[in-house]
Amino acid sequence: MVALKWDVMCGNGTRITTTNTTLTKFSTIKTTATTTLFLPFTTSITANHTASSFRRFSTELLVTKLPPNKSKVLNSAPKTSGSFRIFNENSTSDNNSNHHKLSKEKHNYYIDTMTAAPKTSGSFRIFNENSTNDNNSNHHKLSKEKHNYYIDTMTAEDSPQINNNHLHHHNLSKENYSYYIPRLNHNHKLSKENYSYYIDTMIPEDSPQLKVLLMDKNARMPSRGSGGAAGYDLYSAEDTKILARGKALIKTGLAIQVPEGAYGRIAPRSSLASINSIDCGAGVIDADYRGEVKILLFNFGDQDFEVKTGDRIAQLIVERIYTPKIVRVDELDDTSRGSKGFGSTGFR
Ligand SMILES: O=c1ccn([C@H]2C[C@H](O)[C@@H](COP(=O)(O)OP(=O)(O)OP(=O)(O)O)O2)c(=O)[nH]1
Repeated sequence: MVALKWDVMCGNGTRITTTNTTLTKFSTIKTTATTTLFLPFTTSITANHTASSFRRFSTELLVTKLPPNKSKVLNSAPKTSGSFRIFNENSTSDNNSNHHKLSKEKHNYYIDTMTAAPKTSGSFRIFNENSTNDNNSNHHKLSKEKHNYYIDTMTAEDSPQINNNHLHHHNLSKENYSYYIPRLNHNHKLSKENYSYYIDTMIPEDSPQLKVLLMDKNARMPSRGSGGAAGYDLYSAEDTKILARGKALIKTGLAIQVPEGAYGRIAPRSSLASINSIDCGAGVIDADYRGEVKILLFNFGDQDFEVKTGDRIAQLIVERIYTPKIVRVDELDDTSRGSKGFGSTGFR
């Protein structure tokens, strides 16, 4: 809970206040007419209570969202500009939730930087160094270090972390969750077959589907090697050989249908690439393609490379895509990078 000072007017006209504490379940608070209530952002206080009824309370009871006309924030948090969205007293939207999760320090810093560019919420426009708009001046005066810090403040405190391997299991159905949890500690002891089943349970029930049609007796279902693996390994449906410095188009015996808004990308397996100099070419599987998926492999090595039926030869990554309408324009939005690239930010 973020502890910030708020003066709150209840729907019944009572001004509710607390002592200098963060609300916790069953806290005792002073309820004079002049004290200050600590509330999380975007929450408000329930109406129709007299001040004395707040002597003992639970946060669940007290801190509830109200329609805008039922409560009024008299004074917003310090250092805010009136136009800044999160302090819009009429807003019941959760759009600002990212901001609400910032630490107090980051919050203040963030607010300061926003003074120069209200309502931009991190669009590239505020970084436009070529702009003559004064809104950008504060930002441009930041040192490089502060600039980086500023950029970081735009990421919510609780945004997903790169090493969070267990995100998925929170989305599991109760049944699958029960299956998943007991196996957390001993999944290494599972047979390969059970391990695959275990990995599958980590995919939420309602996740989009990758439909797979086995067209050949040698075809095998794509499989993932671990719960966090991005790619589904693809298996060869034939014995073949890729000559040194040559290439081959290899059968998988599969046809697939990726979810709407996605395409399939065939990517190399790092082991084959690094050990055997086997790389993948082509690799775009269109959402409307219903033919057999084939894998184009290049052998950049000096040795012929044998492929056996059932070998994992590449991986399929299902990627979301945009298919935007193409619009011809005379100019593009400015950015601070502009046309700089190819190492313009240096190498260290
Ligand atoms: O590595 C690959 C690349 C493509 N395909 C299949 C799926 C894809 O949807 C289709 C067409 O591929 P792409 O559009 O890349 O090829 P193209 O040369 O543009 O052919 P087309 O004119 O048929 O679209 O071929 C594969 O099986 N493996």
